[in-house]
Amino acid sequence: DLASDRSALLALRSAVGGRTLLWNITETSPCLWAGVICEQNRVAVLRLPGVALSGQLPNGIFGNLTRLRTLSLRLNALTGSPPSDLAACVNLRNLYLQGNLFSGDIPEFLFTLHDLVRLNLASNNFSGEISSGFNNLTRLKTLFLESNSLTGSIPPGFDVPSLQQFNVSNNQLNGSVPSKLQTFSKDSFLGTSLCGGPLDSCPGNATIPSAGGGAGGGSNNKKKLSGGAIAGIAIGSVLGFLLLVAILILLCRKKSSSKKGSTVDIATVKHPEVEIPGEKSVREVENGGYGNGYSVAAAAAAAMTGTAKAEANGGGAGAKKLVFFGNAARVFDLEDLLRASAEVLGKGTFGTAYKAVLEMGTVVAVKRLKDVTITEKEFRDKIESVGAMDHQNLVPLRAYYFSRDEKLLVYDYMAMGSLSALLHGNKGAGRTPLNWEIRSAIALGAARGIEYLHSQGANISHGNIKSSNILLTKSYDARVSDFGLAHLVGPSATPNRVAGYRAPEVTDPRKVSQKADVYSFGVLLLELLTGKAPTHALLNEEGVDLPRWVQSIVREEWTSEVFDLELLRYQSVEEEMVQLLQLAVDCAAQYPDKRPSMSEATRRIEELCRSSLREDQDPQPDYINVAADDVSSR
Ligand SMILES: Nc1ncnc2c1ncn2[C@@H]1O[C@H](COP(=O)(O)OP(=O)(O)OP(=O)(O)O)[C@@H](O)[C@H]1O
Repeated sequence: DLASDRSALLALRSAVGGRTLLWNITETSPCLWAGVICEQNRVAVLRLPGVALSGQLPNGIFGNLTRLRTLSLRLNALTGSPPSDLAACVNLRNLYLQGNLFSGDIPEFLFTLHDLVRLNLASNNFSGEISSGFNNLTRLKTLFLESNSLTGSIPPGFDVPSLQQFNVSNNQLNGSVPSKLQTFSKDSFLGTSLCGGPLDSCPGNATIPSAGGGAGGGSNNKKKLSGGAIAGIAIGSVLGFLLLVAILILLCRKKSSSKKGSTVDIATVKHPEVEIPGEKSVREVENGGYGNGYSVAAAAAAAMTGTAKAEANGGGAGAKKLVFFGNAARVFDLEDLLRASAEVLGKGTFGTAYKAVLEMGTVVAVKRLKDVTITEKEFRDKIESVGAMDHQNLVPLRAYYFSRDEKLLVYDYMAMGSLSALLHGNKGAGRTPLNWEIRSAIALGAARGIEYLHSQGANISHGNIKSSNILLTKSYDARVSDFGLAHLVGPSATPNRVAGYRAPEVTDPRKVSQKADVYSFGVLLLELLTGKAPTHALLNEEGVDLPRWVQSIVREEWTSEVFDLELLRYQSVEEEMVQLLQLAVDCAAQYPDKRPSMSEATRRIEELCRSSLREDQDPQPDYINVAADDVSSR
């Protein structure tokens, strides 16, 4: 019961001490002590990272903490073997012992903890071999064993079925990487003598030696290429050459087609705001024979060379202008825009977005709106107020164009694309991992942008907050886009895709309150923390009902289960991650009154960003940044 949990914690304190005297024990309930979380009146989580615990953990402590689900003792100076009575903690899911001075074999009792999901023994002095006992841990997703003194080879039958994260770098391991581990990248095996899989092939295997790698290979005949290999290389070279030629031809074609486009002579156009008949132009762009992508605007310009050009000069009856917001921004005109080379960025609820590179090098994003049902006057009034919005966390709307058949919006181009693409797009190698610093800064930027929108009036909301509308600059600054558009389009453009973000009380997608924006922002935060995309319920697509999923896990005290694996590497900020998770859950509350305002949400994110900054300066940094010497000098 709780009393025996309490005495176990006191026994722990007297056995391994602590830099600060752990806990204010005048509080009788251990559930109120720092680092302790209870569940159903038992200790379920014990987190004591970096508090200078030292010496050996005796048996007789953890045997009592039988309800423990998470134990974190990382970044201390604990020695000896982890106590075997930890085996009594059969509910243990997360065990973080990295960054200590533990030694001896990897304890066998670990293999009986069948609920283990995350196990981190990195940066200790564990020795001996890696056993296939890990195969028993069918739920294990994370196994970190790097920077120990492990020897021998990994058993060929090593097969932990749920494993998603694995690292054995910096150990004296040799032999070949077992087949089930070959899906992990090189990074998982650096600083070892392992071979095969993602690493250099093992000596004795009949493969082509890599350049310079022959030296250690020994006998001469190994360096000789087999007939098959020679044939392979020959065929490969020919194919490569053909591909190169094909690319060159394509490039030349593209050049000449954009030349065609530039026959629209800018010198004949005197006005800074070019007038053209609205009916021509970008329509041909999309349907034109130039394919989906390159030089779409060039196609439009080409289409204009005949009648349109004449009309452009004369200014036809239906003449329309590109209207700019602000003064300084008028650096290009519609002609430039149509002549720009463009590519499709994606289709959204309100139309298609293009990236357009103007001749003078300016890059803009152009959105072609569809289904605009309001009158021209209404449109101009509404878009003027959108263009007047000015905040560093909003994507600036630079200009617009309105004619009967075309409605274009011109925005600054955001080089890093959308948060959605960043989170769910290419997860392959070479991608910058989204660490806590970037994610929390994105959360803050997005919050500030939305807060600004809300500050413009009690009934002004964004109406379509989601990760594809959070765009990122080169330096990963977050900018909110697509604001104010929900009011421009007709009901036919009901955004299905928004379903996972939509607050339960919203029935009309054009009537989204500020509190409903807060809900969507909450879902966005959950997405940022979990790396999971919310469901597109109406489309019956894959995904999860993020708020419900997270709530069920948080209720079960599985908190660290929810975080994106990429984030779990930054455990020194777990506290802040949990705070942001709490905010996300608060924002996604079912009842609007229970949700915080956007400015309160912003304040809370500012506060937790400040405290993770403070932790950065803490003399106990994250274990991955700690040199082994640092740890052992304590
Ligand atoms: N200013 C911009 N800079 C860079 N990329 C952009 C810009 N605006 C939009 N995009 C990209 O174009 C794609 C399509 O955008 P668009 O806003 O039309 O649709 P969406 O955001 O997917 O959906 P919705 O229209 O419902 O907001 C987005 O995924 C986004 O990455």
